[in-house]
Amino acid sequence: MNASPSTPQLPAIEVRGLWTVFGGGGAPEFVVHKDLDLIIFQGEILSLVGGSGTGKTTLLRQILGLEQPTRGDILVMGRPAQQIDARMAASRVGMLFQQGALFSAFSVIDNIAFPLLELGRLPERVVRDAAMVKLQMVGLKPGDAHKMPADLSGGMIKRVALARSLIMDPPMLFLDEPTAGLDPESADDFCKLLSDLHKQLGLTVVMVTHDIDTLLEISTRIAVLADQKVAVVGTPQEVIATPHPFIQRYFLGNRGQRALPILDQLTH
Ligand SMILES: Nc1ncnc2c1ncn2[C@@H]1O[C@H](COP(=O)(O)OP(=O)(O)OP(=O)(O)O)[C@@H](O)[C@H]1O
Repeated sequence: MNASPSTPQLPAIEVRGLWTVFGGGGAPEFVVHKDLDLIIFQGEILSLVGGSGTGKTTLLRQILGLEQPTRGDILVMGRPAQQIDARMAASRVGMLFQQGALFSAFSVIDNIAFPLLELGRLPERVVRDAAMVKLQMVGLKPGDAHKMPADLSGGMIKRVALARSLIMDPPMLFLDEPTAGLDPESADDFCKLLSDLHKQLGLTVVMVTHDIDTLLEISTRIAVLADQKVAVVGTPQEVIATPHPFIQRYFLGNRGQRALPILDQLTH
């Protein structure tokens, strides 16, 4: 489950001295991140957790270059995040957002092919073949290719969105609440798929999730945002053993009870 100790620890993303302050100009200032540091290594599945409003989504958007921090540095594969334009970001980072809706008027295969077709660098036939490979990679069948989004289950929609985010073969995948809205069984299946793809493709995965089962099962490390910074970062075992009040409430409170068997496996 976790990266072996011999895995070389090369940074994929470095966040140093990050400050995010909203408001100002008359409105009261609101500090979301205060001198936050975080290193995400190549090939890991790092999950960001924290209470509502602790700045998880904002941090993800800053790493993607979609928002500018107030102060601090963010390097993505050694380059400042601000220098990565949208097109380059798409080829470097696959993104699966919670509202990663499909185009309802496009078939499954057209949805998957869309980012690569839009780029206009490859003939349509080649793009469609690539989309078929991705379709099967996420566990869908060739017969699903011409279905329309309205005919798909929630789990299938997530798989199509995932295939679309992988169409450019990005080395990194960002997921915001990937299992939101799925029933427990579909969430487990999706989790297993993510874990398999991570191994198979050697992806660096950064994920925001409130789903404790997902967190514990597939994260190589968990970073806990609290007190305006990364309060704790470590393997799931290390994090749950930390006596931080948020961690104790989060993992060992009611919501964590369902995950107790997984906690048990991790600690014994
Ligand atoms: N552009 C903005 N202007 C002002 N405030 C903002 C802006 N973007 C985010 N915020 C505020 O910053 C805080 C952090 O937001 P963010 O969405 O990153 O939190 P989060 O940890 O992802 O929360 P949740 O778990 O509820 O999704 C929130 O209080 C939010 O209202």
